[in-house]
Amino acid sequence: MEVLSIKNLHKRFGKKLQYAVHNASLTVNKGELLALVGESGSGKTTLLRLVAGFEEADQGQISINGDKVVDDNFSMKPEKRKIGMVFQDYALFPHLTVAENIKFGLSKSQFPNLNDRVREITDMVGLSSYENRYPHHLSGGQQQRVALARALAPNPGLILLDEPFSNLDAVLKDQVREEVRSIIKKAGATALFVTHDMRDALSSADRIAILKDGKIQQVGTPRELYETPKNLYVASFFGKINAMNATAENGTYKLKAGEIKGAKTDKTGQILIAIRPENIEILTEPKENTFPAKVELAQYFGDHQQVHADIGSETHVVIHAHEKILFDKGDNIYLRFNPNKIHVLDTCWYPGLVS
Ligand SMILES: Nc1ncnc2c1ncn2[C@@H]1O[C@H](COP(=O)(O)OP(=O)(O)OP(=O)(O)O)[C@@H](O)[C@H]1O
Repeated sequence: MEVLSIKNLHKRFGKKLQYAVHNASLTVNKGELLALVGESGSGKTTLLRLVAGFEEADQGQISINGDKVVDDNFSMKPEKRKIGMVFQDYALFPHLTVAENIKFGLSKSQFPNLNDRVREITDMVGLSSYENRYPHHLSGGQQQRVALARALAPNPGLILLDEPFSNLDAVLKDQVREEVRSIIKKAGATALFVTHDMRDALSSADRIAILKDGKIQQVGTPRELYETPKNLYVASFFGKINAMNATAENGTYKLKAGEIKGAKTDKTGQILIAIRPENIEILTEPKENTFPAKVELAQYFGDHQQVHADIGSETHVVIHAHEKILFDKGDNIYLRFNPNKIHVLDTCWYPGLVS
């Protein structure tokens, strides 16, 4: 069941020519955690604020639990949208205790016994023994849980989280990501969160929507986006990728530097292909379906060696080698591209292009 439905949403600020959000359509299903990711200025925050009602859309529709909250010439007030909000800086009231912070937005008509509801929710977020503490006596991770508890307490239809992990140090981040995810799941809540860090999205979200220039590029599970990215922007967002122009014909990709045979593809003609560094194997002897190459740079990272290699015809690739042998600049090697791990992309230019 759809909890959030966004259709053809547009937003432009002032007289700017460029849209902050451009024709965005997206659904979030009941119980799902969806992450909005993208580079700085891609429109993530604006999209979240449009859903919250802090910004007004120029065009398009938004529904929450079947209720229209935005339509042409109509915009429901934020406080009427039945949304819980977790802000980047948590926005806890410093002069109120944990229990008082959580009680703040609760109404007696919804919960006749407010203290019971506070206890239920502090229990759920694992803060029952901290009810009488003030926010400045809590760690960053605990403050985050209070903010989440306060947002969840009224049992809202949807939770919005703005950069929920950006105020935490790297060690705490891993733990808090897991906590936030499991609390939201335990509460049976539906959540939309913004992050610029793809690790947050990969580790916490059920699905991810990637934005660029206000447009949603692709929506999918972390695995779908990593393994079958539609374009180079999406592919590059999840780490290094080698992109090359090719011609496809009968399961063979013809590059300037040679041919990759055995691909299960029905593509033909000029295409853009991409392959992740871990899907290229390094051999020391020539074998069938390999490219001769020369090592240009080799960097040791403990669990793998990152090798930059020249395969001729002005084509350079990066490989993550897990072989026991360590390679050195100038070594002659042979590369085998796994034909089934090659992505065929839309031609979308992106500066992260490796070759
Ligand atoms: N209040 C505003 N007035 C004018 N332009 C704005 C306003 N808010 C956002 N923008 C513009 O809209 C575009 C999208 O901004 P937005 O903050 O949504 O991106 P973002 O992906 O959240 O970026 P970041 O990760 O840096 O927060 C940018 O070009 C930004 O300059």
